[in-house]
Amino acid sequence: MYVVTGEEMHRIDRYTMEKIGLSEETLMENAGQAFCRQLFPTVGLEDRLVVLIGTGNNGGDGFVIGRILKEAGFLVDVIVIPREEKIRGTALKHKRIFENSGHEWITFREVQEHFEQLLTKYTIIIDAMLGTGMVGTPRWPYSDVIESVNGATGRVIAVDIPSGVTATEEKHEVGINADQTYTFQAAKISNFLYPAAFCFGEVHILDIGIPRIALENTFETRKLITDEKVKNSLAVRKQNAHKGVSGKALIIGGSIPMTGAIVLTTGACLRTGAGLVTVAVPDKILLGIAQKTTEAMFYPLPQKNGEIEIIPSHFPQDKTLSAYDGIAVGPGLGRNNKHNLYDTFNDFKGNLVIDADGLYHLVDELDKWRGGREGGPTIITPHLGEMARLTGKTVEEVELQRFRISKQFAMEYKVYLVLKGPFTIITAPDGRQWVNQTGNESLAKGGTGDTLTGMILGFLLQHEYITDAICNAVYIHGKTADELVKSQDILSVTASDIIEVLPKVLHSSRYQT
Ligand SMILES: NC(=O)C1=CN([C@@H]2O[C@H](COP(=O)(O)OP(=O)(O)OC[C@H]3O[C@@H](n4cnc5c(N)ncnc54)[C@H](OP(=O)(O)O)[C@@H]3O)[C@@H](O)[C@H]2O)[C@H](O)CC1
Ligand SMILES: [K+]
Repeated sequence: MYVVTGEEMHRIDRYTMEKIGLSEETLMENAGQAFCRQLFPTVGLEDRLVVLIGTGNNGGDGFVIGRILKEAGFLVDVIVIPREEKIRGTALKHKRIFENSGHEWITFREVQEHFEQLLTKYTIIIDAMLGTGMVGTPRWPYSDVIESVNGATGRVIAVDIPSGVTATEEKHEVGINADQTYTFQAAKISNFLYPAAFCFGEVHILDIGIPRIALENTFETRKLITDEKVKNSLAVRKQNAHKGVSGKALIIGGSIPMTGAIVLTTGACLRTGAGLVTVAVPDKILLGIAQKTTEAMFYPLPQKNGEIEIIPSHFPQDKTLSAYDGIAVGPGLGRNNKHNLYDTFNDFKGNLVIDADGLYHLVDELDKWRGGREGGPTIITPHLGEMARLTGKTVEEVELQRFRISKQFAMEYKVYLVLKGPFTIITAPDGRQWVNQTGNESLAKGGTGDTLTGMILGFLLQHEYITDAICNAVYIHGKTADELVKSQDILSVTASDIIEVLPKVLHSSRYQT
């Protein structure tokens, strides 16, 4: 499942038409047919339907949908919003097919005076006004129509994308608030960006017959993480494995005011397969943490200001960091002391995960990180606020352009970047991106990020491919929250609950049918 911008979708369409030879008329017919196949099981003969039609190909889809619904015997009105003569190209062809089939439509002008009143009679409103070709903000009369539809009581289904929302990372002012969006062939990027995401409602991605090669050949990959992908890529353990080959993790962090973070990271890391976990914390808090993490081993480190004084590159027993396969640094680390993360970890050959206060320290030495570290891969896991600090942008700017900003940063600093939030985005250093759809607002709580860090580290130790490990961790983490809210109030979920339910969710994800 791909995620595209409007411009990319047009490139894909062009490839399909010019290189493959499928015509736009066929694609439009397929789009209308696919839309109606999705709609039919949810609609009854008692429903009153209306299709609102615009000038472009989105409107063309509307004529196909109107025709199929009328042919099927449904009570459906078709209202053309712009002046009739503006309809052109393939949309005009399908308008003629609609008319030649003996069906009638009315103009918005005819009903403009009592439009809001008219809308009250429809139980289903199909929005085929503006699609991926809309530029800027909707002009009149669309602006008024959108407002009226948003005030109506009927179920609103958007064709491809809610009118008024662009398939870009631009801010939009006004858009249809759809109950459902039936989108064609690939998810549209704004579906994963707030506030636009609010407009989409429940989204169904419908196949309209565009061959896979057209998608693969025409844009840089941006994909959805699917149940299928996770199920097929979860790591398996060899029958003859032992703890020494199941991954040795080192987790560095913890401070007097924040003892819980590292406990959560450790718990999650153990629950996602780490063979041996060592926890490096300030000596003063070691005992308290040890009581909560039975299976871990410990390195007490000298403390200053209640935090680790300085992260050493030589650890007392194992001599060097190279005794570990993966390291996570940052949970509860604190910000009072200065740490040279780049110098400490540059040569480390395993996976290095930097989170939370680790990211705080990273900002001060970003110049050194440009181009990546020499020893091995680095994974960073910022939330919006941390990403804003890393890039010198505002939270609003990052939120609006989460894909573009992630990609720029990941490519420049050669890191795997996990931009957390609703629809977490994972970006590889080569710019490929994955979007996660699991999880819910119960995760908006302290400690859930620490849990994710532990899961990412745990999976990294098991997986051959870094992106699989990260995508699976993000997906399963979200899924735990989805599982928890089935029996627990959305306000009550805690990070500890996530660790508790994690084994069950991991098991069901592996064996889901
Ligand atoms: N994905 C596929 O393979 C297919 C998608 N289809 C559908 O086609 C649309 C995209 O079609 P397109 O014609 O490119 O775009 P629109 O339907 O959005 O219409 C663009 C026209 O709308 C007018 N416009 C542009 N901006 C505004 C604005 N701000 N306010 C008002 N009007 C605006 C403009 O027309 P004018 O006559 O006013 O100049 C644009 O030309 C896609 O979303 C799918 O639904 C196809 O069915 C084929 C397969
Ligand atoms: K639309």
